[in-house]
Order: sequence, then C-alpha cells, then structure tokens
Amino acid sequence: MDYKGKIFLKFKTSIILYLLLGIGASFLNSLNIYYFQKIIDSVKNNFSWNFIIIYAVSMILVTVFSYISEWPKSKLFNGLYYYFKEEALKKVSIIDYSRYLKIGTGSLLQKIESGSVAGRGIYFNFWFRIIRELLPDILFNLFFISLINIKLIPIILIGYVAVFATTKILLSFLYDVKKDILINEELLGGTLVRGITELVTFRINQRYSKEINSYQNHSKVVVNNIAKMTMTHELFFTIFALLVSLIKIITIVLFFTGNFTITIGGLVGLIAYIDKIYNPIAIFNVLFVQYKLDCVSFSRLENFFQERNDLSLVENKNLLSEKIDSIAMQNVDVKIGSDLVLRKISYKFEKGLYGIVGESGSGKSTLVKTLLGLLKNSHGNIYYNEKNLNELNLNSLYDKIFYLSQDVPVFDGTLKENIVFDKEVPDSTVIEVLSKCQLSDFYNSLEEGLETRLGEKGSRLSGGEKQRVAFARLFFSEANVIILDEATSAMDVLTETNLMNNIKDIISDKVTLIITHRIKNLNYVNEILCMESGQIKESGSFLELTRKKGILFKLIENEENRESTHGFNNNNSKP
Ligand SMILES: Nc1ncnc2c1ncn2[C@@H]1O[C@H](COP(=O)(O)OP(=O)(O)OP(=O)(O)O)[C@@H](O)[C@H]1O
Repeated sequence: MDYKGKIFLKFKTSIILYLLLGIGASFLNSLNIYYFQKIIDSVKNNFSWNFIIIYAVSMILVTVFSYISEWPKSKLFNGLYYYFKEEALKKVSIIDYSRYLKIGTGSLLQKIESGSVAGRGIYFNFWFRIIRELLPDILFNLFFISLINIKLIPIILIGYVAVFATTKILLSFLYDVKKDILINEELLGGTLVRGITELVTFRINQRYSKEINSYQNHSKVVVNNIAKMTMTHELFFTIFALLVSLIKIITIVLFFTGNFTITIGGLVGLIAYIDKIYNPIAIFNVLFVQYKLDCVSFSRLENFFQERNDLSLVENKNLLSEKIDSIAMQNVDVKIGSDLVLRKISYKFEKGLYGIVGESGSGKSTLVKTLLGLLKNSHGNIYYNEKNLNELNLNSLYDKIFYLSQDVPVFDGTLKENIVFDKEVPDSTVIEVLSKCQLSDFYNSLEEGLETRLGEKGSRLSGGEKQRVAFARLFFSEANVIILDEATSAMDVLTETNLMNNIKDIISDKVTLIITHRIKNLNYVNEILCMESGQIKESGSFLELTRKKGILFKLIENEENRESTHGFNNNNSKP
C-alpha cells in the first residue's frame, strides 16, 4: 500500500503550507544574515536604509512564518498519528478472521500504538524536516556564502565531510542503545497491560511479585540506557560544537593572515553562516538514527496492513436480499492453521430449532463461525438458500443473522444502547422486553434506569444479567437466522427455562441454532446434532437420540454425573 500518496492526498493543504513556510523561513534566515553583513559594511561606505528595511522585514517575516507554521504543524503532528490508527481500525473491519486470531489482540494493540508513533516519526520528524528545514538551510546558506566569496565553498564542503564522518561513528552506537530501549519499553508495556487486565487471575495465583520483578528489571535497563543515550547525545553535540568552533577559528585565522580577501561584514556573516550551515548535517545524523528505528516499528504495522482481507466483505458483490429459509452444508472441511477442525460436514438447516451439542473442543463454535463466514471452509460448499456463502457479500448476510457468542456480550454503553443500538424505540417497549428477559428486578434496582452505563465489558452486571441484556436485542432484531452459542450458560436453569419460553415464538419460525452444554432439557428443539472430533456423528429428535443410547445419551449421563458430583442436586440429598 502506498502511504506516501495516501498521506499526501489526505493532508495536501497542511503539507504544502508546512513545507513552503519552512522553506520560506529558511530562505529568510539566510537572507537576514546576508543583509546584516551588508549593513556592517555600509556603515564604513555609504549607509543604506534599504538594507535595514530588508533586514527588518526578513526578521519579522521569519517570526510570522514560524507562528503560521504552528497551524499545519499541529494538524500534521496529531493528524498523522490518528490517521494510522484509523487505517488500523479500517483494516480490522475487513481482515480475514483467522489472521486476526493468529495475531492476537494484545500484540495487535501494541503494533498499532508503536506503529502509529513511528509512522508519524518517519513522515513528520524525518521527511518533512529534511524538505522544509535541512535541505533549504544547506542550499540557501551555501548560496549566500558563495555571494560573499565563492572560493569558500570547497572549504565548507570539506568541513561537511569531516562533520558527517565524525558524527556518524558516534551515532552507530546511539542506534544500538536506542534499539535496546525500544525493545525493553515494549516489554514494559506488555507487562503493565497484562498486570492491569488480569487482576483476578494474577492475584489469586500470586503472580504479581513475579510480574513486578520482571517490570523492575526491564525498567532498570530502560532507565540506564536512556542515561547512556543522553550522554551519547551530549557527547555528540559537544564534539560537533568543537568542530564548528575549529572551523570558525581557521576561517578567522585565514582572514587575518590575508589568505583570502573579505570585508569585515563578510567575515561576520560568514561566521554566522558557519554556525548554521553544519547544523543540518548533525541534525540529519540524529534524525536518521530515529528514522531507522521508526522504520522497524512501522514495518510491523505495515505487515498488519498487508494481512489478507476477508474478500467476502470487500469484493463479493452477490447480495442476499431475500429471507433465509435454509442453510445447507455439503462436505465441508475447515482448517485452523494446519489443523483440520471440521471434517466432511453435510447438513441442511431449515426453519425450526436445532440443538448443537458435543464435548468441549468437538467443533461446535467452529461450525457456527464457519456458517457466519468468519472462518473459511477449505473444502465443500455452504449455501444460504441457493446462494454459495463464499460468493456472497457478508454484510448483506449479517443483516439477516442474529448471533450471540459465548464471549462477553455487552459493551460499555447505556442499558438502552446495549439493547436497541441506534434504533428509535420507546422506553416503555424496552422495559417490557426487559421483563420478558427476566430482568425486571434488575431494572428496578437501577437509579438511572435505561440510561445506566453498564461499564467496561458490562462490569457492573453479573454473568447471567449480561447474557439476558444481550438476549433482549433479539426482540428488536429482524434477522431470520438466530445463532445462540452458549448464550445462556451463566443463567440458572429456571431463568433459562423462563427466558426460552418467552422467546420461543420469536425463534421457532426462523432457522435457529442453539449450542449448549445443558442437554437434558433440550427436548424443545426439533433436531439435535451431536458433534465429536469435528464431525456430526449423530442427528435426530431428542426422543430418537435418547432411545438410541448413542452420543446424546452419553452426554446426558455425563451432565447428570457432573451435577451430582458438584452437588447441584443438593435438594435430592436433603433428608
Ligand atoms: N483460534 C484457534 N486456533 C487454533 N485452534 C483453535 C482455535 N479455535 C479453536 N481451535 C480448536 O478447534 C477445535 C474446536 O474448537 P471449538 O471452539 O469449535 O470447540 P467447541 O466444541 O465450541 O468447544 P467448547 O464447548 O469448549 O466451546 C478445538 O480443538 C480447538 O482447540
């Protein structure tokens, strides 16, 4: 992806203004010195007001340019940083789901943060600075020095080589130190985020002392290296200042020994130019070290930008405009990495209720994620009505699917937002739905009612309450495929039964798939699919399968054993 072109188009006005103002200020600064030396010389000869006016105007303009520059500078500095993050968010919206799983959220967040800072560094701190400041400073200063005495140019150029070579040696050391700092800072970031997000796990497993120790070790390395880096920087600028002073002294000596002819004003101007002319070289070397490091961080973000997209979201044009009456899977295989997780699945779902059961890891969620188009089948075909899923535009499919995953189902918004999203719905209707979802008591306990914020990942709700809030969405959905992946797992059996009774009317005339580990009460579904090792091993009605005494029967037995082992049937054991 060509970011240079994209960035230029997005920030065209700010970039042009910022560069032109920088080039203009550089020119005016050099012009200013030139006229200063002219003023000094004119004192002895014939004094000229013109020189003073140009000198004054150039000084005033530099200040004005510098003030105006703050506008594009601020826009570019912040804009570039947020631009890369926005691009990352756009990428997440279309990335192939299996690639997203592979990268991992924590690592992705870190890549986006450090990549955005590095991307800004590459364009704003390196390229823009070279174009608006360093190159113009060199060219304009050389030009005006040549006006004072053209013979000085070769001497200045020799000085350039000396400054460049000396500073380069020091900076190779600086690069290694900075690289070490970056690596340890990333580790520090990772440890801190983990420590904050995993409070319960780490506290109960008494892991914090180990985490804090590891944090201290990395922070010690960072602090020491920053001190080393500061000293190298200072050494660098000290040596640079010494070199420039040496060049200035040589120039003055050459002048007084009569080795080249120049006016007093010319000498003053020359000394001022020498002060400025080597700065860009020194600054370039320092910037280049950071640029190389930024390129490493940015390339990680670029790799993410180049990850495979889900073409069904991006390119497929086939829309699913009609209602979904059936989903047919024909000989479907699904691989995650190199593992074959679903094998030869053939099944046709029609309007009605389907229970999907099986031991943990048997492939239930994978089956559902494949039907949702998140995971891609490596073999076989899936048809929604008669349309092949792999040729459908997924967004047109998602308009017709209601899905509750087993992950946290609510977000940090108000109770009402969590249920209706952006739809305009009267509060009274939402409150009615809350009662159907067994949430009346919960709702009545809220001081701010529907406007109550649920907190990050619904932190102020119990597990079962979160799931019931998510269920309430179903009453406002127009989907005709309903997929519930362990969506009632955190509810007690009575609440689950009442809730399922209340939604039965909504779900029974649709294609409804219910994944659950609570099997013995699953007699209300039309058909049950039993999965084992990524295959559908058994299917049929609850009665048929229990009579058959096959997998379903065994699963129910296991469930009952689990319950009695964990004392869930306490009532039975009471005298
Ligand atoms: N992101 C992943 N990377 C690698 N393997 C995975 C991934 N997700 C699932 N799997 C593997 O695929 C298999 C099926 O997992 P799946 O989540 O579909 O099982 P499940 O039947 O839904 O289990 P559970 O009842 O515990 O939720 C498992 O062996 C699991 O380890």
